Amino acid sequence: MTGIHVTSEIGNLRKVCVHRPGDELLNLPPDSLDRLLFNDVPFLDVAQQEHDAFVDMLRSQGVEVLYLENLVAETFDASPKFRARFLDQFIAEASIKGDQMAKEVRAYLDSFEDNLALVKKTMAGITRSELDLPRTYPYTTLQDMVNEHFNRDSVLVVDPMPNLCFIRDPFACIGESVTVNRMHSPIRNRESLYMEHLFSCHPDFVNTPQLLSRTDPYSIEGGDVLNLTRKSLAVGVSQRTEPAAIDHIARNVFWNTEGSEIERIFAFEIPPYSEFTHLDTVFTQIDVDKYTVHPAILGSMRVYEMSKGSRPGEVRIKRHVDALERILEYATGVDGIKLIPCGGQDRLASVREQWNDGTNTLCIKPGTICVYQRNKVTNDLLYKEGLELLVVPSAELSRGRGGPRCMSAALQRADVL
Ligand SMILES: NC(=[NH2+])NCCC[C@H](N)C(=O)O
Repeated sequence: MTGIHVTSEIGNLRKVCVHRPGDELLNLPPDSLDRLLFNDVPFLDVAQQEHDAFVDMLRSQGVEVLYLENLVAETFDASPKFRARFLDQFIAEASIKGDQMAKEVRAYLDSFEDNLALVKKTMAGITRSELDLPRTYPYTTLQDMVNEHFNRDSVLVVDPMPNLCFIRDPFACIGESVTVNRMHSPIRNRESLYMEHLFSCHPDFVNTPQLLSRTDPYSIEGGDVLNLTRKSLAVGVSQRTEPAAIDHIARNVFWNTEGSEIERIFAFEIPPYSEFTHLDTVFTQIDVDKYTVHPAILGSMRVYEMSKGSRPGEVRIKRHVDALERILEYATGVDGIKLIPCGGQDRLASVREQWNDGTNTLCIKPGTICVYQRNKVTNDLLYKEGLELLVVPSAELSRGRGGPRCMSAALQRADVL
């Protein structure tokens, strides 16, 4: 089955898209980690083994797993035009300093015969030593001249995309539609180029309705989008997602998308600090009536309920201030919602395991969730609450500050509520 179908966070997971971490994790200068939004320099071999274990676990649960890099390479194999168009845009957005340098990078990428290797190269970043630079140029720009004389030690010519394995963020699936996201920071925004490309030319995705595209002028990231039920959607108003992006989605969902079942969108305000990057670092759903939660968010929250207005194009907005469980009960129609705090009552365990994405779980089916092995206190609690745990290794994967949910983009799930 092709296409997108996601109306919940918990219905039997049928199809996901992932990205296996690649050489981008070798192109991480420690002094650029802040800029690259990555927190450490993982050991690539082990990160790959762990990622393979994650994929094996998904497959053992009957989930079809697609690799982003393969999908993009398939489009290049199908048409040299698609390859050329992607590379044009890739170069335009790669922040390469100097026209001549951009031409060198383009020539280098054009020289790849194998399309999969090419796609992986665009993700990995390019260092100066990979390019066969002539000794002197007929310089046409000052920038190229400065590159030659002063930038010899600036190793990266094109930045890597180390966060691409957190594939949840560059796009989001909502019902049968998607958002292809303008991401908050320019450093991550290049990631959604791949999705823009797939949704414009891969035969399995080309007909998907888009609620928002990366040319829209406000940022949003998929970690902020949670499909609560067929009729209710939750979106975080966060460091990464601007309220105007949610206005845009609401207008499209309520007025311009045929067959959309969503009647209410709940915009959850979360603090704009890096500790709360996305809604899915704050809570994730693990069963019909259970959620894991970052304890720092307990207490009352401000949530805006958006619904279709009566005049054409109008969206109605109502504000709620209440405890998270009450709001979730109201939004999903499920009573007796239970929140399971990351790390339980132990404050130190809680901050430690929150740092390692103890709240960012991936639900495979109601009550069965994938968790990182290292979050032992939280996992123990979840086990005692009756959850079935699919535990995956996480020594290296966790170093970029993303968990099982953000490492997967659910493309198809069974309906639940
Ligand atoms: N959906 C998520 N929780 N994504 C986490 C992404 C972490 C990544 N290092 C970033 O800052 O963007």
